[in-house]
Amino acid sequence: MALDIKICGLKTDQAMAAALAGGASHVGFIFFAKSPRYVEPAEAGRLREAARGRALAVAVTVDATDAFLDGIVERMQPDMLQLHGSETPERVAELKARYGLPVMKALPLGEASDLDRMEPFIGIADRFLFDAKPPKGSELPGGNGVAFDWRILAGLDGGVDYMLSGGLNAANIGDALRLANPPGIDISSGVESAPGVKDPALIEQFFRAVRAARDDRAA
Ligand SMILES: O=C(O)c1ccccc1NCC(=O)[C@H](O)[C@H](O)COP(=O)(O)O
Repeated sequence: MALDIKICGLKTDQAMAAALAGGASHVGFIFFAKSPRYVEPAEAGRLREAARGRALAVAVTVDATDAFLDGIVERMQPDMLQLHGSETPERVAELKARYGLPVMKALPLGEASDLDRMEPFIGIADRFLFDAKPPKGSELPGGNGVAFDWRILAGLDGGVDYMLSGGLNAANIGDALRLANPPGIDISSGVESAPGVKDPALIEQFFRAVRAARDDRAA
């Protein structure tokens, strides 16, 4: 089975080059002002050019207004929107219609019953991104480097298309793949040397770890 890999929170040409060289299927840009990964829409538009035809460019927003999203869509030309706030199913449907773009809805998970949150979005969101709940005191809804218990995904219906995210890194990706067998994975702080600073060597190391884990499972 193919595995989608999203490297999120890109801000530099070097990080983008490492993500593409490793074989990322998705590259993410953060449009949340409080994030150390925030990037201006026009700069994201410049960076995303390298990904055209190679990886899908994802605009990550949090309860964004139409006006803010209009600017992002115009300047960055994303292939996909990731909604990482408390957007309702109605809002997801509205934005899909407004921009004609697929939407990945992020949902925070802590325990198996949190998967019930997915139900109202089925048939509306194109994909889910399952992330850990932010730790107390964090101002960020995502990008906290915190993992949840991946075993709660193991019983999911095979028809649910999602990315597993939250606290992934080169050391734990093998366990995550083994326990949840996800169709996609997403990583941000696990390939950073400091908050918001992507490290091309860590990106390369992460892809190596993913390949090694998949080779082990195929053997
Ligand atoms: O990364 C951020 O700073 C961020 C801020 C606000 C909303 C979402 C954000 N990140 C979204 C992502 O898709 C991250 O890759 C995901 O939460 C996993 O992050 P990490 O645990 O650091 O790998």
